Amino acid sequence: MTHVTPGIDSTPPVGSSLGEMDLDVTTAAASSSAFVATADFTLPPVTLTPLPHLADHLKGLPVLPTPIDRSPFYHPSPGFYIGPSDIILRHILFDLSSSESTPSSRLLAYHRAGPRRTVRFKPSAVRAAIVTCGGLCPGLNTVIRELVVGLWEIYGVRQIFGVPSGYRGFYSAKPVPLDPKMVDGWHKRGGTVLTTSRGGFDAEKIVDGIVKHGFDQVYCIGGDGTMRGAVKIFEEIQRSKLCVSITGIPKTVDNDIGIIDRSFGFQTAVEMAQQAINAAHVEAESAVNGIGLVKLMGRSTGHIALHATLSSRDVDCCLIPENDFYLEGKWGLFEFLDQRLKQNGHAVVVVAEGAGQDIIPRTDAQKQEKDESGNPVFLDVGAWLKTELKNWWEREHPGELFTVKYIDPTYMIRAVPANATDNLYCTLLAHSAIHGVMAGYTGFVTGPINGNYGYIPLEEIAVSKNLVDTKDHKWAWVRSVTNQPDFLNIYS
Ligand SMILES: Nc1ncnc2c1ncn2[C@@H]1O[C@H](COP(=O)(O)OP(=O)(O)OP(=O)(O)O)[C@@H](O)[C@H]1O
Ligand SMILES: O=P(O)(O)OC[C@H]1O[C@](O)(CO)[C@@H](O)[C@@H]1O
Ligand SMILES: [Mg+2]
Repeated sequence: MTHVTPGIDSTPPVGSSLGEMDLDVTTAAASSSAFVATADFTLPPVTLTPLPHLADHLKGLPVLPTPIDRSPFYHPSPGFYIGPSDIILRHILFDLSSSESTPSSRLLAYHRAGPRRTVRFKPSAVRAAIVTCGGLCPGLNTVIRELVVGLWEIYGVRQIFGVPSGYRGFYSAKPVPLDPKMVDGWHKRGGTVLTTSRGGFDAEKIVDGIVKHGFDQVYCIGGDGTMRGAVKIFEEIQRSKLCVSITGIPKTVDNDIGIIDRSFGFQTAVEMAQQAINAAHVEAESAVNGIGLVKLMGRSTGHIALHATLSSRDVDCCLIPENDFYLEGKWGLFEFLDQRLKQNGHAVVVVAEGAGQDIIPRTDAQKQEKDESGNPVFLDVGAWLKTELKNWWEREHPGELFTVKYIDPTYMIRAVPANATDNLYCTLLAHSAIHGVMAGYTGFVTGPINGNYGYIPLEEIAVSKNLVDTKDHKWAWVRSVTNQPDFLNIYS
């Protein structure tokens, strides 16, 4: 353990493993705080999460000055380089009056992302591989572009390859050489020019492919499954003591990866969803007893549905996988929509694709269905809901006019180029990943934590989940905007 005081550089000797550190942080309570008006309080010590480094299993790795210092165009200002004592706290909100929410033992921290003074790769010898896996997400091509341009321009790397068809491409496809000219306009294109796939994961074959092609830097862009795969590749690389640094760049339109603030492409998807909600609203408003029903992506999380609902304000009810709902009875969906139709003449329902899966009748075969990566295959909750709504209306209001317009913009919200905010985010992610890899870190993921970019061990990301917390303020906000039932089923 190394004890350092924040602000004082206590850089461990170069080449040593950058392991766990203790940082003691004591601070005074803000005088504006009503609860602790004048009292001092002490925050617990900080534990810095260790980050794997190539030097952990490869002795004698060279320590080279960063090529950034030799750039004729850019002269780093003091404080530009990030040192091993630069950290980001995982949690930043505490209730000092509650022993439960005030961390009693230690505060968790991560290394900050960014350029280091020294690198562990000779740029002219680097052979970098970039792969995209899993479903599409706005910004994939931007990340690829910025990895290529960043490696080329910032560090002078010249051998950069795209691996086609996802993980299987490492052992079944020919890598494609990439350069800045080739990728120049890619950030304006949806999808992934490299192509992607699900399934086909075989750690041994993939590592053999990495060795065969002489790759020493591997950039894996993908979602939770991709990160779990990257952990296995990382373990295999470590077992074989290869000089290969592997990093993950979390991609998921569902925003279901934990620890990081959000994943790239998510904001673009939320923005695209507005068009579908607007159309559903217009259709519903223009009908007699009209219901506009929109199904949005979200396999196990309702983040897109939730954010699209909050941004739109035209939504009467938002259904997400994290919050079970029911149709009939007191405070059920039908009763609620009946009231809304009486009040407003129309209603808009947004449903995440993973919502209600437990109440849709299905055969045993359907229960077993999985995609190539092992993800469960869902039934179409939107189509089912549309039928159920029609049956309910015919039962309860026979002969009265009623319309359900079902809009399923599934692939339209993810098969688009990233918006400006996501493009900027993708650029920062790509550059952060490059800086970490060039510095010799491996088995890590880069992402924003409380607004600043950090490096998180792949193992941690792979098991992390980001579900909508139906007990927090954001979900309470949805309920205050829509006034929808909580579906707790405690009223009968
Ligand atoms: N537990 C796992 N171990 C090893 N490889 C995995 C694992 N889970 C998934 N993979 C592999 O990772 C790749 C991508 O996985 P998946 O299709 O689940 O997409 P994802 O990365 O989760 O992205 P998204 O779900 O956002 O589209 C596939 O090649 C899959 O075989
Ligand atoms: O049809 P595909 O390409 O398998 O992807 C569908 C899934 O991918 C995601 O977009 C991301 O995981 C999910 O929301 C959706 O269930
Ligand atoms: Mg996934």
